[in-house]
Amino acid sequence: MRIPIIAGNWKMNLTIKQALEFVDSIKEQVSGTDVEVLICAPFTMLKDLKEKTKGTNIKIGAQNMHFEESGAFTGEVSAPMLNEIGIDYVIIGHSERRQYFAETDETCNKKLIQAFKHDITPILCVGESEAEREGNKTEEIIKNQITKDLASLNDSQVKKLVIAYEPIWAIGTGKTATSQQAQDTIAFIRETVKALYNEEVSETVRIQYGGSVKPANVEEIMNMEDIDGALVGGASLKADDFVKLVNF
Ligand SMILES: O=C[C@H](O)COP(=O)(O)O
Repeated sequence: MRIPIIAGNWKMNLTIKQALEFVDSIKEQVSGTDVEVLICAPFTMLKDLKEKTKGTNIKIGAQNMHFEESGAFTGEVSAPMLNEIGIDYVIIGHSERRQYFAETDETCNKKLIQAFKHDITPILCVGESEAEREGNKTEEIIKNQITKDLASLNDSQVKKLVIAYEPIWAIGTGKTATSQQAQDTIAFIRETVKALYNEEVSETVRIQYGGSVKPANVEEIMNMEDIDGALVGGASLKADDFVKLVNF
């Protein structure tokens, strides 16, 4: 059985003080849930958040990392650095990184390999633009991303992987994919994983939906057969909303 995962992606928001207050205000209220609870925060606050969430069911993730162990990569953070502070998850290939920071399928693939090497669970983001959806290119784009990003990963790695389907046109726009659109594309991702690996792998990998998820639509999305959670931006910054999302 796949355990759903509700993850907040705080993006470039909040100070350490605000982040710690946030955790204080939600930790009791999210403690009774059956879903996995994750907050992906900016690098500066990861260590403090790890300490703050000790003994709770809240896991902490990063939003990016480099694919090399160490070296002359000014401004970057490595997997061993994240591992050293006990980081559980890392988002790889978010569309904002692909769009603004020249992330490619090739770098995503290297990052996935590196994350697994250091026992950090990657959340791989894939998704199509509005023009691609309108041009009926969604499945072609997604299949291409999944095939390239997962290259050389083995069955047991892909079983541990989390994939987030995030249609770019639904991110931060208030335009949510309908639950049926999200279900259809996520079922297609599962089919793609099955074709690349096998049924056991495709039935084990967790696939989230992301894009304008909020308390008002989370239950409908989570009730879809193939959807195993949500990757939430805006609504994850409001403590009350995050609590509602986790307890949908
Ligand atoms: O990683 C989260 C996604 O980019 C969704 O962001 P959003 O919930 O603000 O639309």
